[in-house]
Amino acid sequence: MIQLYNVSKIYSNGVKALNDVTLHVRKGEFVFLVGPSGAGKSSLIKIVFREELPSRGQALFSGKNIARLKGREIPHLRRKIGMVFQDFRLLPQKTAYENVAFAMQVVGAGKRAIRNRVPEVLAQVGLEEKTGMMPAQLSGGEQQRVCIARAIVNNPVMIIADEPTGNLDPDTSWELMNLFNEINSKGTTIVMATHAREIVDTMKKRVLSMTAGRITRDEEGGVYSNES
Ligand SMILES: Nc1ncnc2c1ncn2[C@@H]1O[C@H](COP(=O)(O)OP(=O)(O)OP(=O)(O)O)[C@@H](O)[C@H]1O
Repeated sequence: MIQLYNVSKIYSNGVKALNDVTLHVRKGEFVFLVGPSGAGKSSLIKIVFREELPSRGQALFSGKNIARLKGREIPHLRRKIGMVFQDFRLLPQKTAYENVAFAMQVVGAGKRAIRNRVPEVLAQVGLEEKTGMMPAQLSGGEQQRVCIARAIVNNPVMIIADEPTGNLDPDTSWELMNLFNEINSKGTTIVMATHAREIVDTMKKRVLSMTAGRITRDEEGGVYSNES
């Protein structure tokens, strides 16, 4: 699904955020991306979502070279990937329902499809009672559930989450991880950058560890860190 070959990313200020990264993520996997701040996790995610281009090497998504996608193919790529961020990024003037519906409107879905699908995904994330609430009226965990609903509403093949539990307490974080696990068990590939050591150590998923722009460890059933 994701294939990176010798990818380096050097920003215009000369910072080398990725250094010769080669990596494959297969369909259906659940992968944690760990490493200290500045290791290059977000840069890697941005290359897959085509927010940044590699300076060297090749990045493929479903066999297609991401850097070579034509203008109209970029929205197609982004539709196949649902993004979830640490800081939620909900539209503050729209309700939970409208935030999720908006993600369908921008890809041209019809009114009837939206009316059918939005309540379904909001129920899937456990928010059927809160569909009319504004983001400011929701707890952090509930806001992140809206974000997950928004990320899955167009049936993406992959979810990329960049520190999705970074602003949440441990109990709420675990509730969300259970939700991600459920989504993954239905076949959606998940790549998650995180600093949540306990979650990574408990879930026993594949762990990719980055240090200074390189993949320094790639372990099935891995832990956050081998140092105690
Ligand atoms: N747009 C940019 N321009 C210049 N340098 C950048 C840019 N984005 C990131 N960097 C630098 O690239 C390096 C890697 O940053 P990146 O955000 O990918 O790390 P990260 O592992 O995601 O960190 P964190 O865990 O703090 O989110 C850092 O040194 C950062 O300062």
